[in-house]
Amino acid sequence: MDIFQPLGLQLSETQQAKLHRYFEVLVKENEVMNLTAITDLEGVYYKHFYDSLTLTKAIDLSSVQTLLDIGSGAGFPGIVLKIVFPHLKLTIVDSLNKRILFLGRLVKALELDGIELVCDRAETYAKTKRNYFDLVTARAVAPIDILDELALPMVKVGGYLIAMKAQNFQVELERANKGIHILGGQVESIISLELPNQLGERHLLKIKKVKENNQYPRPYKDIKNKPL
Ligand SMILES: C[S@@+](CC[C@H](N)C(=O)[O-])C[C@H]1O[C@@H](n2cnc3c(N)ncnc32)[C@H](O)[C@@H]1O
Repeated sequence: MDIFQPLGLQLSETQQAKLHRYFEVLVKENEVMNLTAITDLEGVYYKHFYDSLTLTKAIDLSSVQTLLDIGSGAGFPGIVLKIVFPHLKLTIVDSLNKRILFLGRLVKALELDGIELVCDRAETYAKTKRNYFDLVTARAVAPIDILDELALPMVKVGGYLIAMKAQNFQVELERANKGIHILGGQVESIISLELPNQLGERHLLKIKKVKENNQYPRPYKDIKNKPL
């Protein structure tokens, strides 16, 4: 399948086979646990796989070594990026144990290596991985004024947080501007694109970490009730 050509990506046969196996495992396990509302082939390929790979429009992943995907759920975007860029040292942190257990089975079925799966809340995990990752990603995890405090403390100076957003992100971003600054981040660019087949607009918020601030993150109730 060359549906990823608009992204400038040409997948090997092995990578294509892994994506198809991913689709099969996802749909099968979704019968007994809640992983995704999207289960048709086209939907999974465009709304999950293609959408995950739009990240390549925001950053050259060959220059990234350590990637953290926060709240990956059924593996988006982290596992898809790992299939296409196998050199990545991928860490996934998700607070829901059954999702992490699913990801363990998926990683085995796809024969992927170099992946660490962590069941924890990002704001707790951050205390052990300050200023550590080249890139932190998150799709559909939290509004930007909350996500910034979960994610930026774990980005190393010179690295990036890329938040994957659909429409109406502007209001969220306005609310988050001050916090991003406090956390040592700087919005470098916003990459906007359309999914094929008019499946909707996407915006990649690319935030660079320019300085450390090791006072954060706070406990979740403070992050949520009093965003920076
Ligand atoms: C709506 S799902 C999105 C999953 C996936 N990123 C996607 O786009 O399909 C949100 C996920 O984030 C996880 N999550 C929410 N808050 C979190 C936190 N503070 N730390 C770690 N995981 C979190 C949830 O357990 C859930 O799996």
